Amino acid sequence: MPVDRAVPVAPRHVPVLGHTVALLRDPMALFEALPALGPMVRLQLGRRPVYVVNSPSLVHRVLVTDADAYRQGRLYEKLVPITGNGVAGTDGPSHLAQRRLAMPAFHQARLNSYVDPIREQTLAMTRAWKAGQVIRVDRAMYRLTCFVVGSCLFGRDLEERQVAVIDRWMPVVFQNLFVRSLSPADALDRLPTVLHRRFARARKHLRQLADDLVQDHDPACHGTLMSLLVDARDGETGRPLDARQLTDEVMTFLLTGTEPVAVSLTRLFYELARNPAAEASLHREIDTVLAGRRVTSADLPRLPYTKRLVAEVLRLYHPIYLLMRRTRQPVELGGYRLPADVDVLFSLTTINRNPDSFADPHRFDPDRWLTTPAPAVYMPFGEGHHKCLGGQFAMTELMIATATISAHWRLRPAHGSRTRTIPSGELHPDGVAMALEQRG
Ligand code: HEM
Repeated sequence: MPVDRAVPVAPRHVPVLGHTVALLRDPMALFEALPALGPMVRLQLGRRPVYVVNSPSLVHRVLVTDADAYRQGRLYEKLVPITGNGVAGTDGPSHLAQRRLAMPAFHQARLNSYVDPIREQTLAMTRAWKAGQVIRVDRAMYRLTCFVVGSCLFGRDLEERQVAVIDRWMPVVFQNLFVRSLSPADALDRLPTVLHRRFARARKHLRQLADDLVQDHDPACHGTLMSLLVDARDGETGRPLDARQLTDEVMTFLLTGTEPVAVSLTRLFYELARNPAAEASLHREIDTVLAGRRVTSADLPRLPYTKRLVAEVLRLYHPIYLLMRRTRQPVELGGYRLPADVDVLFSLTTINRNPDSFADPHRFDPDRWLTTPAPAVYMPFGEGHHKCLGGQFAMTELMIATATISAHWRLRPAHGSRTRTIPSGELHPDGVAMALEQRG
């Protein structure tokens, strides 16, 4: 008798492929239907069971209380061709050492020093804008986050051609990641499909770029994430990180530092256009606090509405909608016994839309954060050993970019434009065409 016999199985599975078809067709519809079936639901990817955790307290157990019983799961295995042994995909003592190495780049004093470059990169983007022009906001925000990572974390201005490589190939990685993590068999990754051939090309171009960034690092530049990595020495042998490890780490930060912020900024401006009251509150705050001058790090605590707005975007449209772990050993979770070596999956997007945690959860309401103290269930940057290293950096970037853009611009959906959310490793708004209106 299988040990997981009692975990309810989600509907919409078909012979042989299980839930793969439903997941690839409309993942959000499937995930959003699962909490009604119970705190734990089983999906079948071919012959492989995957346990979806729907309750915030059980996610907390997986990530924090019982974290040692889990390791990174299939999602991260599928990232290995891109990020290799980088910090996001490792476990145990080496993972801890990799985190410690990068942490100084995200201390408060460093975060404050990132405010000016974030603002200046945002101004460089908006300087080229013209009233009435229609732009692809998703692509513009993607490029912005590339330039920000370049100047803040790598201490250099990325070249246009380098940003073009990230912009062209990173979305291919995320799309593939989604398909590969949910495919019924690993062997399918080796089929010569168009998707897989593009993944191989994305890998080649992106790793080459990360490698070039390491090679071109200016040794006179200190205090950046890049210099922390390049200057690191092993405590016992005195050896630096080898070239491959450096590329793995730089690749990891290129991947984690761009896409989720770009997706969140895109959502934020899309939601502002649909919520005039929220937009008016934001403009009022920015006009009062900044009164026409440029935003600085000292302004961050004076922009509480901007912060609530960002928090609400990350709640309702969390960019990373599926995360995974794998059991190291048999575990008990939510009253069920799971065997060793099975994948456990959870979606922060559906967790954040749980009506037990958030009243009227589908309503976009930044002011819910006025009366609702952030409950323990709200974990936009994860929890435990693998908690986001760049969480505060992301908050700073989202707030500074929002304030800088909104001080002078309002974005409106372009006439006849059709935005869709595409199945990708992230909840990915695609084709967001918006018209630029100058304010004031
Ligand atoms: C809105 C933006 C962001 C969101 C919502 C976000 C969210 C997350 C989450 C939920 C995790 C945990 C994944 C897990 O437990 O499996 C994570 C990990 C990570 N994030 Fe972020 N992140 C964001 C931006 C950033 C930025 C800007 C950086 C770097 C500059 C970054 C670097 C990382 C790294 C390196 C990890 C892996 C940490 C580890 O495994 O020890 N993230 N992020």
